[in-house]
Amino acid sequence: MKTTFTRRDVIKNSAGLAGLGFLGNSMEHRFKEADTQAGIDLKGKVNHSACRWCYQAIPFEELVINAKKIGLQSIELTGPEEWDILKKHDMTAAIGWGKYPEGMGLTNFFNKIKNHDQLVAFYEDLIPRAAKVGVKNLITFSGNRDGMSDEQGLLNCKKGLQRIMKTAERHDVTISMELLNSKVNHKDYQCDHTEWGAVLCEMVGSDKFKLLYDIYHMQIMEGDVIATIKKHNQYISHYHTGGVPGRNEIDESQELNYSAIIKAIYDTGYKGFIGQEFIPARADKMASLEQAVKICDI
Ligand SMILES: O=C(O)C(=O)CO
Repeated sequence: MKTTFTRRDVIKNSAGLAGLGFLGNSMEHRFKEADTQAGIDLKGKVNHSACRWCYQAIPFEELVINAKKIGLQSIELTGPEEWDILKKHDMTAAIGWGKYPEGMGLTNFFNKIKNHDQLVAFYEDLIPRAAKVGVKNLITFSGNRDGMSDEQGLLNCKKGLQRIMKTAERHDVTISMELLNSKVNHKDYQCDHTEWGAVLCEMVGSDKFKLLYDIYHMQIMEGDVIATIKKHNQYISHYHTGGVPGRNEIDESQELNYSAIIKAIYDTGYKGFIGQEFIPARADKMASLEQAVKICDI
């Protein structure tokens, strides 16, 4: 994507709106800001995003500004307060979240019936807030098995998720369950295989329920990344990256060929974002992020 654009480009593209007197002072100010961005030359096919939690030492607004300069359009796994800051910089959150009900999170979520009332209330509140600022995707989790069979997990998740699907559909917001590895990072997590997630998508039966395919996590659990993406892409709404092993930079120091994987993803017709979720091991974290963006910019 061309990340530097001139004031003339902007004015040309906004000519109709300008004619309607739509261009207020704050817009004018933002266009000036855009003129002064450094930017890197990207190809325009891939929508680039990064996860906030991998850059926690960097103050949020500073991260947003610097990420925009290297071609990102989104800082994700962010919530409503951060969405306002993103909007101020004409950025978005490719996938959002919020403050989960007490005691809930990745290990304890939709596969437990006792959580459903609180989770339904949580998403009923968050979905319209996301829609209002143009955040089109919200993350969700299965929770850990805790002795539960995979069949029972499917039934329980289906029951809870179906309660929020009408709201998701009405607001055009996708709810995406993340596939995570249960071998290294998230022992006992239930949504740890693509097939299980695909069956859940069929059971929920709404095109607003999909999977977040985390390439790092699924390489650990299943391998066969490109074939799996080709087979199941209709159920996938978002992708995360990370070097295997170690979850660090996605460069030649690890085993996956990210350029080939991203090409395969976009060959499926995918129009969404690639969310960088590696933990930078090198001191210059933004240089690592810029390198990852270039690797994925097919
Ligand atoms: O916590 C993790 O490991 C995740 O991938 C969250 O997105």
